[in-house]
Amino acid sequence: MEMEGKANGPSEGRTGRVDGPTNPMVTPLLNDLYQFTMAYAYWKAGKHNERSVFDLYFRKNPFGGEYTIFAGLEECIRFIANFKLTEDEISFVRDSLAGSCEDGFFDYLRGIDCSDVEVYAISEGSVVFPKVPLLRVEGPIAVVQLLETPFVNLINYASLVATNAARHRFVAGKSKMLLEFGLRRAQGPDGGIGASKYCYMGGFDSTSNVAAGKLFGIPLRGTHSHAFVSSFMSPDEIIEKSLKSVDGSSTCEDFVSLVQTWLSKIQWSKSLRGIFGETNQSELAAFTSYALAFPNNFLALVDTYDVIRSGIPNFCAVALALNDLGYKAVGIRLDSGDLAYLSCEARKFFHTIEKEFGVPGFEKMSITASNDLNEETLDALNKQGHEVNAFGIGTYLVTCYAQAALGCVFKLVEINNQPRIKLSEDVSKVSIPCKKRCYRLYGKEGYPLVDIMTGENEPSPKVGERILCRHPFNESKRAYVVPKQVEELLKCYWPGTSGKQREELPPLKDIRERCIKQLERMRSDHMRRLNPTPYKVSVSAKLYDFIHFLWLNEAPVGELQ
Ligand SMILES: Nc1ncnc2c1ncn2[C@@H]1O[C@H](COP(=O)(O)OP(=O)(O)OP(=O)(O)O)[C@@H](O)[C@H]1O
Ligand SMILES: O=P(O)(O)OC[C@H]1O[C@H](OP(=O)(O)OP(=O)(O)O)[C@H](O)[C@@H]1O
Ligand SMILES: O=C(O)c1cccnc1
Ligand SMILES: [Mg+2]
Repeated sequence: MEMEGKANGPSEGRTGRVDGPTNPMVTPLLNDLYQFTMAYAYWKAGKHNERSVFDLYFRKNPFGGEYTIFAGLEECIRFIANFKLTEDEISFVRDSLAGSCEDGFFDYLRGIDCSDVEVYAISEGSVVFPKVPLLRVEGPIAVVQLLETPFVNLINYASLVATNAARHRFVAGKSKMLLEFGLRRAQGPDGGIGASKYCYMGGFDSTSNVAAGKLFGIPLRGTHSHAFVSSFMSPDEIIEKSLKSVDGSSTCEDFVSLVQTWLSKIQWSKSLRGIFGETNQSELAAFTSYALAFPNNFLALVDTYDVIRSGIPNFCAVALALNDLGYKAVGIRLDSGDLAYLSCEARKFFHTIEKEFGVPGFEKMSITASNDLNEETLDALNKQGHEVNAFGIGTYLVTCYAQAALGCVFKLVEINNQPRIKLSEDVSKVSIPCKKRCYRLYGKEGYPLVDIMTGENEPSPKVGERILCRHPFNESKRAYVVPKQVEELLKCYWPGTSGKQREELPPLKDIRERCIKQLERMRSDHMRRLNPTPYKVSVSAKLYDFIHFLWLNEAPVGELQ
C-alpha cells in the first residue's frame, strides 16, 4: 500500500522567516538546570556578554564503524531562529534557581534571543568524522551556554539513527527497497517521528509513520498485519463479490469463485502437485477480501498459518484471478521463519506459475521480509542468498539497539579571542582549541582523503599545493597531501550580526540525496563492516604547535615525592 506524503514545504518561506522546531516541546526550558545556573553566574560576574566560541563534535563513530551521518541541523536553526523565553518560562526559572537571584537577571533573560549568535555548520546529511566540529557556535557566553543541551539533544539521536539507517542501506545494497516500520517500537512519539525523518535521510525509501509522511513528505508504504488475516473465518463472509476489470470494460460478478477456480488449477497443476494440499480457507478469504478492497495494490502477508502450504498458493490464486481482470498483484510479505529459504521457495513458486499458466512477469512478484531484522541478519541473508526485494525494519533500526547514543559534546574553544583547551587524562577527550576552519581534501581518485582543521586566520589549503596534515595528538602521525579538490566544511547557517550570507535550509529530499552521494564517494575500506580503516582527521602544522603549546601552558607540572 502506498500513499503520497504531503510535505509542509521548506521551513523557510520567501520572507526568510524560519519556522519553529517540529516538536513544540523544544523550548529554551528543554535544557539542563546547570545552563541557567551558569547563565546567572556569568551575569552576576558581568561576563555574560563575553564573546565565546563553542564547537559541537563527537569523539567516536558509532556501531563500530568509521563514519557518521550528520543530522539535526535544520531543527537547531529552527530552534535559535525562534529562541525567546516567555514570562511563564522566566518565572519558572526564577522558582527553580537555587537561592535568591537578583531581579536584574530575569530582565536580562527577558531580553535575550539569538540575533547576536553565529552558527557555522557542516551541511546536514554529510558524512562526518570524530573531532571535526559539526557546528561552531559564537556569541555571548550566557546565551550560547543555553544552546548546549538543546543542540546536543537535537543532533545526537538524529545523527545516530541516520547513521544506523545508512549502515542498513549499505548492507542491503542499493537495489533493495528499505521500509522503516519502527513507530510502535520507537522511544516515544519524538523518537518515532525523528526515526522516520532521519532514517529517510540516511537512505531508507519510505516509512509506515503517517504523521512523518505528512510532516516531511516522506513516501508512505505498508502492507497489512496478521490481525487482518486471522479476522476472517471463511470465504462465505464475503458479501460483495463483484470486481470491475482494470479498464472498467467488464465486471466479474463472483470474484470469490474466480479465486477458487484458480486455486484448484494450481492444486492440480503438474509441476506444483505435492507441494501443498488444502490451503487455509480463512486466509484465502482474507486475501480475497483485501484484493477486492485494493485490486491495484494487492500484497499479502503469507505467514499467518503456513507459508509454503497455504500462504503462497492462496496468494497466487488471488493474484491470478486479479490478472484475469487486468490487475497486477504487488507481492507478498514474510514476517517469520527462515527468510532466505522462504523467499527462495516463494520465487520458485512464482516462476512455476509464470511458466505453467503463461503469465509474463509473475516471477518478478515483490517479496518483502520483516521480523527483527538488523545489519547482521541482512548480512547473513546476503551470504546465504535470498530473493527478498524489500526489507521492513523496525525495532533494531529506530531504537539504535547496537548503540544507545552518539556522545556529541559542546566545548568552549575560545573566549574574548583567547583560545581555550580542556585537558583530560584520556587524550581522546582533550579538546582542540581555537576558532577553527575545517576542510575536506580530496585525492586524485576522487575520494575524500583527510579532513583538516586550521586556525581561523590561516590561509586555506589550495588545490595542487602540498600541505602537511598532522594527527592532532600523535606527534609521529603526519602526512603531506596535495589536494585535487578542497571543500570548506563549515558554512554560515545563522549569521547573527556578521552580515554574512545565510545558507539555505534545503528540503529533506535534497539532504537525503547529498547523504547518498557522499556515502558513494567514500573509499570502500572506510565503509566495510569488519575492521574498517579509520578516516584521517588532522590539524595544520601551526594548529598542532599551538595545541601543544597551550597544553603545556595549562597542565600543571607534577611533583614526585
Ligand atoms: N535465513 C536467515 N538467516 C539468519 N537470520 C534469519 C534468517 N531468517 C530469519 N532470520 C532472523 O532470525 C530471527 C527469527 O526469529 P524468531 O525465531 O524469534 O522468529 P520466528 O519464529 O521466525 O517468527 P515469530 O515472529 O513468529 O516468532 C529473526 O531475527 C529473523 O530476522
Ligand atoms: O520486527 P521489527 O523490525 O520491529 O519490524 C516491525 C514488526 O512489527 C510488526 O509486527 P509486530 O512485531 O508488532 O508483531 P509480530 O512480532 O507478531 O510480527 C511487523 O510484522 C514486524 O514484525
Ligand atoms: O505495513 C506494514 O507491513 C508494517 C507496518 C508497521 C510495522 N510492521 C509492519
Ligand atoms: Mg515482530
